[in-house]
Amino acid sequence: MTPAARISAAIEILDRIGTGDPAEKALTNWARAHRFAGSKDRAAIRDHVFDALRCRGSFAALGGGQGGRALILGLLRAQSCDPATIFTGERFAPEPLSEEERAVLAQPVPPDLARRDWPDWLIAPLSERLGADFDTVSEAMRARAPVFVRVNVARATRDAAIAALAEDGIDAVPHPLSTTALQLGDGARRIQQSRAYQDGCVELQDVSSQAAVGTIELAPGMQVLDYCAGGGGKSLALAAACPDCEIHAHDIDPARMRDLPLRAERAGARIAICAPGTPGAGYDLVLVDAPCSGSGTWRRTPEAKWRLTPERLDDLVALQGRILEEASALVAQGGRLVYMTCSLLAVENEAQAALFAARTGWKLTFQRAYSPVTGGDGFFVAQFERKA
Ligand SMILES: C[S@@+](CC[C@H](N)C(=O)[O-])C[C@H]1O[C@@H](n2cnc3c(N)ncnc32)[C@H](O)[C@@H]1O
Repeated sequence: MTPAARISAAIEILDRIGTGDPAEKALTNWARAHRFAGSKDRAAIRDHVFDALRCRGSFAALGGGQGGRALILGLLRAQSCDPATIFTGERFAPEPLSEEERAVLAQPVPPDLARRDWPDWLIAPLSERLGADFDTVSEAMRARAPVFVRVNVARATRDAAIAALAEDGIDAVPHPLSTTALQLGDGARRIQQSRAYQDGCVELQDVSSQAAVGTIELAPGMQVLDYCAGGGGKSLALAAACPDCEIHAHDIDPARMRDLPLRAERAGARIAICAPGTPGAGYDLVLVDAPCSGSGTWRRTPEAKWRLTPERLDDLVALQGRILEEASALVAQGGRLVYMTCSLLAVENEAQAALFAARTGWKLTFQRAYSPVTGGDGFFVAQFERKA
């Protein structure tokens, strides 16, 4: 496909998303209906679509509207690419620019572009929480997220993993935020086909998430419950950090843990899967990786940014409080409770942790927040012990 044909495809897909289709579904449906498109075409189209969703507010301002065509005009303008060279109307290229579009493109660049890429109602809470980092984080959240893997230290050293990835043409360098993290460069898109991945030497996991797991002290023999295990990213990281801990994974929705046995086998990890609603009790450590806004990961899932509403956020905050209480009842005397989110919002993080400590017999002993300023996603970890 020509660059212009890929742009036409991205416009069509963005229009589908604009009518309410989830991005992944719109991309898959487009690929099914256009089997001639190769993997490089699909990857390029996907990048255009996700770039446009990530910067929907600023591209709409630059391109003059929320439709696929306007968003792509905004994208091209942001990249200093003359849209007239793409919008030619030639075979498979988008129709030539209208007078109206030309007039929009001739206007001066609107101010505060990065701010427009947050939902309006979140600008105040985010700028309050992030303070001096707000502008840096806002800018970082408009770009594609870096790809990180966690070296499965139970299987390989960091140097051995770097060498194994290099054999498959994937560049990887250590990241200072976590001793287990590698940031991938060229070849990152092939990670799941690489031998290092298939042999369980590396797992995809954001560096902030790895760093947060790294703050948890573990000891052989400990009984650990990952209460909201989902796909099992934290269970796997805990098992790699302490192979002699007993890791139990639980989720209210067992379908979310479907791939965990396979992932655990690949990693050589022992993880016991609990049936929903029967997580057991008396654990030395219970981890709550809570359902949240996901605002720290919006670079990866940009459409979620525009779907979050104040009401949905309130519901999530209430749910997090309830889950913390449920999970705290499963901790043995003298044990610890750990709370995590991939959120940038105080209401889900510091405020949630403080509220939980204030209304229960638990003491907040540690908390740390991460943001793209340190390279990874927005993330938060808090640890609690029972008050004496
Ligand atoms: C942020 S995701 C977990 C991600 C996962 N820990 C990982 O590392 O891949 C939150 C999970 O909490 C689960 N969940 C929601 N409500 C729950 C509840 N009341 N009890 C247990 N799990 C719950 C969801 O099904 C979802 O899988």
